[in-house]
Amino acid sequence: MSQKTNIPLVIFGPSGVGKGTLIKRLFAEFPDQFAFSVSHTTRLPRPGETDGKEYHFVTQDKFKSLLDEGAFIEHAQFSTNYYGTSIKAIKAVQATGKRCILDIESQASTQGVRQVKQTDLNPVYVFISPPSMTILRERLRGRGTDSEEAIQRRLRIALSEISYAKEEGACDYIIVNDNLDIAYSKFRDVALGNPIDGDTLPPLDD
Ligand SMILES: Nc1ncnc2c1ncn2[C@@H]1O[C@H](COP(=O)(O)OP(=O)(O)OP(=O)(O)O)[C@@H](O)[C@H]1O
Repeated sequence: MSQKTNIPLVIFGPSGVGKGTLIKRLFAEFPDQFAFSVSHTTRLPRPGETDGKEYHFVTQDKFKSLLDEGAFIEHAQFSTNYYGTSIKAIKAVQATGKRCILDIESQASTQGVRQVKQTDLNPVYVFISPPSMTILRERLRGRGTDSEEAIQRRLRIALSEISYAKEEGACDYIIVNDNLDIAYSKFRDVALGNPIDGDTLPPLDD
């Protein structure tokens, strides 16, 4: 693996834009070249989950001590649970020769990205944009995983994520996920370390 593709790749963008879909396709095409890092969480394991596989399951006290030690490059709290990405977990992926993909948690992706920017990780940042807000809403509805209230909340958060992406230097690449095959081919190139012509952010004022 070249040095370029050992740099972690941060993928962020509004919930429902298709990040998971793109990453799933990448992992399916290149099972030996990419991996997620294993995050820490204070939530309890669900049936079938194994410590160190889906998550590193830790107590609130342990999480806080890791946080104080500066172990996490980003962390967030969702309801009463904490989640964090440790530098050690990213290094563990790099040690396997795979490129680490960081799918920054959608509910607070700009918060996570801002935190990562404070560290010396220096990943490549890819923002996945919807073609329009109308299409983002349709995808969230079409996915069928959220109530209408949750969809409205995700759309409000999306607006702040989009305004962050518009800031100078917020991301290295913008990929508009309109046609999935075209978006995937660009995402695949970035992931493989090939240069691409990034997209221009659509107005997203609908
Ligand atoms: N280019 C596309 N055209 C049409 N539908 C798409 C496209 N990309 C993804 N979708 C669909 O949009 C929905 C949302 O995609 P996905 O769950 O991958 O989003 P996400 O960004 O990972 O969301 P979250 O951050 O909430 O996990 C899914 O139903 C997916 O099949």
